[in-house]
Parts: sequence; C-alpha cells; structure tokens
Amino acid sequence: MQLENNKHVLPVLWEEQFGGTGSGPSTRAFGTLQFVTASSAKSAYGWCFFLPLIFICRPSARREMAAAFTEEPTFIPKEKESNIKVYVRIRPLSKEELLAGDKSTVTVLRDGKTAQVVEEGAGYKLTTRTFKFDGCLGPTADQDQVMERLRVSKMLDSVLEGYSSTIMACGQTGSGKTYTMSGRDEGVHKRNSLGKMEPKEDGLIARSVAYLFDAMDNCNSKSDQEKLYTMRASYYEVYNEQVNDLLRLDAPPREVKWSSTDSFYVDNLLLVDCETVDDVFAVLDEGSKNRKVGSHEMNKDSSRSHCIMTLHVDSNLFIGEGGAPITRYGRMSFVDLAGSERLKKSKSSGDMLRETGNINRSLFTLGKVISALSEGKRGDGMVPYRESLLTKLLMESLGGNSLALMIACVSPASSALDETLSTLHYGTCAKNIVNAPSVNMDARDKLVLELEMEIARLKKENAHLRSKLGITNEEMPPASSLPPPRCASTKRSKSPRKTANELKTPGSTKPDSSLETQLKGLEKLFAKDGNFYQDSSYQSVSLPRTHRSVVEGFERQTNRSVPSLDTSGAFSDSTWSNSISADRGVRGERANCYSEETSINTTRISLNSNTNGLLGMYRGIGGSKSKGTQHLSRKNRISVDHLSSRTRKVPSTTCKYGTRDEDDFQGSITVNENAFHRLLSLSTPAGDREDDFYR
Ligand SMILES: Nc1ncnc2c1ncn2[C@@H]1O[C@H](COP(=O)(O)OP(=O)(O)OP(=O)(O)O)[C@@H](O)[C@H]1O
Repeated sequence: MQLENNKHVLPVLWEEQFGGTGSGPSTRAFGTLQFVTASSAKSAYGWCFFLPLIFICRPSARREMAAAFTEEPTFIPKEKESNIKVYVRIRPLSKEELLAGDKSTVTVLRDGKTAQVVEEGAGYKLTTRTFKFDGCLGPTADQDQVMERLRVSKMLDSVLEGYSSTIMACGQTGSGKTYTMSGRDEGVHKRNSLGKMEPKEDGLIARSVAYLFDAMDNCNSKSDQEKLYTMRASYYEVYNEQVNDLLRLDAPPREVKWSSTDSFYVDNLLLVDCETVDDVFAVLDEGSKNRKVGSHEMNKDSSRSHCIMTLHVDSNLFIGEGGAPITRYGRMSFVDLAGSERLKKSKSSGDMLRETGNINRSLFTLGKVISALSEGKRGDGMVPYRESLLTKLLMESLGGNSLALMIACVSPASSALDETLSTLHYGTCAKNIVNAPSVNMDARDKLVLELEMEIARLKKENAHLRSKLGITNEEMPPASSLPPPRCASTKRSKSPRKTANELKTPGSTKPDSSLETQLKGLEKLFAKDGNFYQDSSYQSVSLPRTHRSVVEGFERQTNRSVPSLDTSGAFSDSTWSNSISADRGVRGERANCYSEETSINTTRISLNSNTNGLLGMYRGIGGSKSKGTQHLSRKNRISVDHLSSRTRKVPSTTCKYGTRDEDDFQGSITVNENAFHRLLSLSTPAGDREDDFYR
C-alpha cells in the first residue's frame, strides 16, 4: 500500500480498518515504540527547564547512579523493573561553528560510557566534569554505529514480543536529534541503481523499520505459521499544546484522552496498515513533510514541534491446537523532541516566539516529571504528568510499563557549553527513572496464557510425582473408571490429629514408609503449588485436579477416605443458596463464601468464587453486592477457573470470568488450611474445637 502524495487515501484506510470513526486504545492494551525529538525551548524558559534537574543530580546521587549502570544494558527485562537507558551522542562541529572559532569541549573517555566536558575558566583555569551514561558516541560515530551501540535491535525484539518501547531524542536545537532519528534527508530514502535502499544516512526510524520487517517476514514465512505479525503506523506532533495528526492535515486537532489501561492516548488518530517497508516509509515521508519546521540562526531546518511516530506491532501467538490466537500488542515509539534554544542566539521572531513559549513550557514540565521520577515518586498524583500534553503522552515511557531509551544529543562547541551541560545533567537524572515493562495483551488472553502455563507446569509436576511414587501410566485408571468419590462421615471424627510421620497403614503398627513418602510428596506439591493466598482472616489452598487424583489414588491404596475432597453435590444450586445465605454476612466481605456443607457429609468445605461469580450469587440471593467486596487475586482466579472446569455450568449470559445468572456459578472447592493439614494427617482430632477449623 502506498500513500505517496495521496492524503485522501488515509481516511479511507482508517474506515476500512476500524469501521468508521475508529477506536482508541481504550479497548486494547497497545505496545508502542515512540520517537520524540525535543524542539526548541527558548531563552529564559530554557534554564527553568533544567534547574530542577540540576538540583536533583547531586554528586552522591550521580555516583550511585553510575554504579548501578556498570553492567551491560539489556532491554529484555529479566526482572520486573528496568531503568531508562541513556546514551549521549556528540555531533561534529558544524562549518559555522568552525568558522566562528569554536573549539570542541566534549570528549568521550576510553570506557565509551563517560563524557568529559572541559570548561575554560578565568585565567586559563580548566574545569573538567565527567558524566557517566550507558554509552557515549563521539562525533565520528556514524548512523550504523548508533544502531549497534544503542542495542536498538534488542528493543525491537521486545516490541515483537508485545512490549512497548520508546526511543526519545532530546537536546538543544541543532544538536542532531532529527538527524539521529530520521537521518540527514529525512523522508528521502535513496535507492541505488539496483533499486536497493541506500541506508548510510538513514536514521534510527528507517533502520528499525527494516529490522522489524526482516524479523516479521522471517516468522510469517515459516511453514507452521506459529507467529503472525501485523504492523500499523501513526505519526503525530504536539505543536502549541495541541496534537495534530501528521497523516491527516485536514483533520482538526486530536484530543488526548485517558484510557481504561491507565494511560493517555490520542483519540481518533489515523493508524495506517503497513504490509511492506515501503508502506511505513510512505507514512514517514508524509508525516515528515507535514511536521512544523522553522528556520533560525542555529538551525535552518529546526523542528517546531515534538513529533511522535509509533509502530504498532501486533503478534499472534498460537497455543494448543485449533485455538484462537493470543494477540500481543507491541508498540515502538520514536520521539523527536523540539530542542531547547536561547532567543538571544536563535534570534527567533514572529510566530516562532509563541512556538518557543509552548515548547519551553512543555520541556519545563518534562523536566519536572523527570525530576519527580528520579526522586522515586510514583504515579499520576505525585508526578505532574497532567501539566502538559507532551508529558501526558510520555507517561507510559517515563515511569510506566514501557522500555525506554533516551538519546541526549549535544553540540561540542564551546559556545554551546551551557546547553550541553544542561542536557548532560538532564540525561543523568533520566537514568534514575525506573519503568516496569510488561507485555501488552488483553486480560482474557493473559489469563488463557497463564492457565496454559499453569497446566503445563502441573502436568510436569504430576509426571514427576508419579515417577517418584513409582506409578506408571498403565497403573493409573482412566479418569472415567475412577470410583465415585466417597462421602465423609457426617460427624467429625474425634480421633486425635496425626502428622504425616505418624501415619500408619491400617492394621499395621509400623509407619508405612511408602505412604509417608507419598504424603510428603503431596505436601511438597501443595507447598510448591503457589495457590495460597493471604488474607488476614482466611487462608486456603486450592486443590488442582491433578493433585486430587493423587489423593484419590492415595485413598484407594489406604482404603481411607479423605473427607474434604469429596465434592459430589457441592455445586447443586440449592446447596449453594443455602450455604451462601447462611454465611454471607460473616465472611462475604472478601468475595469468598464459606459454607459448612450439610448436603454432603464432609467436614467443612469453603467455596471460592471470583467477584463476578459471587456478584451473580449475591444478586440471586441478596440483591446487592456487599460494599467491601474485593477482587480476588488473579492467581486465585486461575485456580478457580481451573478447578471448576468439571463442575462449571455454561451460562446463557456469561461475563468474562463469572456469570450474571442466579443459577450459574463458577467456583471451586478449596480446602481450608486446617482441613488441608487434616487431609495430610488423614484423621480428625478428638476434641478438636469447632472454631479451630477456621483459624
Ligand atoms: N552526528 C552528526 N553528523 C553529521 N551531521 C550532523 C550530526 N548531527 C547533526 N548533524 C547536522 O546538524 C544539523 C542540525 O541537526 P538536526 O536538525 O538533526 O538538529 P535538531 O537537534 O533536530 O535541531 P532542532 O531541535 O532545531 O530541530 C543538520 O544539518 C544535521 O545534518
């Protein structure tokens, strides 16, 4: 699909894709890669912008930060948190600077990570300052080296896995932000006589696009079609505190809205479906042509807006046979921020003055956000994201769930020393920001994936346990031939509690070591299972079905019944209603229902439901949800779903994990912690107090 010189095509594409008005990201979680270039912040505001940062970057803090960054950077988060990576790029002295007799003041030390600034003081006294980053690139570094040293490919790999990533260029005007992001002749992708791209001067965007398509094509062409990728691109600018869609100049300014995924997004933005590299370049060319550019003393092609190009990479993951794919929404954003500038030097006038004011304001807020985040503040309330459109839109990248890389562009010229120092301070602070990257996918898909993983894990555990117990597959009767579960006695046994160590086979006076091993294995299995959840008033352990079969096998061997596992009749509607109405008032506040089942002669069994399921029951019984109802943890919901598959009814109107109908319920049998211990001892203690059971 080509966009060349045809703006009218774009709305049509939008309509084709999204059926008319389009949809905002509120309906899905997106992954994003953003490229931001800082445009010009002028004069007095320029200093205001950097001041808060300078105060934060105390020498001690810098030392700590430097220590934290000595290891090799990686963008695939092995742990849950990831610092923003900051690199410095020093451009060569320009012709004008050389003519003006400027000298180079910034050099890269041999470690490749430290930028050294030498400042001439009064009386030829030299002041040397050093700043350590994840990497520094000197004036001789070409575009290839930038791509390699910054490890952009790692970032792109994670976009393919469903992460959001942002590459952001900042620095004073004319320091090389647009050059780094888009290349020398942005929008012009030269081809040689063979029709191949000449990528020498291409910036990070074009290189990233080529990398992504290479990777996507490789996977998409696999015969098993395991992964399928699709890409869409958007391009917009923040200009004078309004958002313009660079792919739809005829459209009014776009609105920035708050999404259900706790982030801001641009509403009704055109997303162009891109099937080839050329499609993305068409988007890039169109956007570059439309972005606001001005000319002043310091840069003849100066960006007057913050530009954000985003590649949305959706990847489909097929699990199991014949199932619907799970989609992950990777997102790569390239942010080319407008650069800070001093009016005295740039000599901007007319409309550019207003632009400068707005640029400075947004950069000042960006400085405040970075300051707050580097101080360890968190969240919308403590960090002033809402003070400008730019910071709202960068919320995900700064302190959010995105991987982020900042390129601090500086000029080495002695005349730009103040701005260079400010940028380096700014980068040093940004290094301290911690993000929490996570894969973007729909909640339901996430649950399915987690369940699949849980099942795989349980199968492995089960196999391991069987091998430990010496039970071969042939010895295990098929599920259908298992004897019906036995009911426990109506009354609780008064015999003393026994431990697993005290367990003996019937009629034997010696402990049965094989049984003991089985029990220990079982105990371990439960402990490992991780299905415990904490509550001040209640602790339970869910018994996955695989475990239950082990226990049932155990029952057969020992000829004893394990009371709490007997679930027959537990899910009859009448039983539910009775038990829940009886106990709702007591424990209902945590969305857990406790019931002492009377219809089956067991000791106590507690019934869990997720909130939706419980809500359904409350409606059926009491007509309203209890005020303090809380969501159960996802972990627990998984176990609920997993366990209940045998007994779950398929309701006519199904919510995601629960039902709205009175009679329909998704739940599971869980065994109270004490019951669990009782299960292990296979004996009910004599004289055990009723209350002990729920302690
Ligand atoms: N590393 C570099 N090597 C060679 N030339 C460079 C380099 N960096 C920048 N330049 C040149 O310097 C000039 C200014 O660069 P550029 O337009 O990218 O600055 P900018 O930071 O985007 O400025 P503004 O904020 O005003 O948009 C351009 O002519 C560009 O080609």
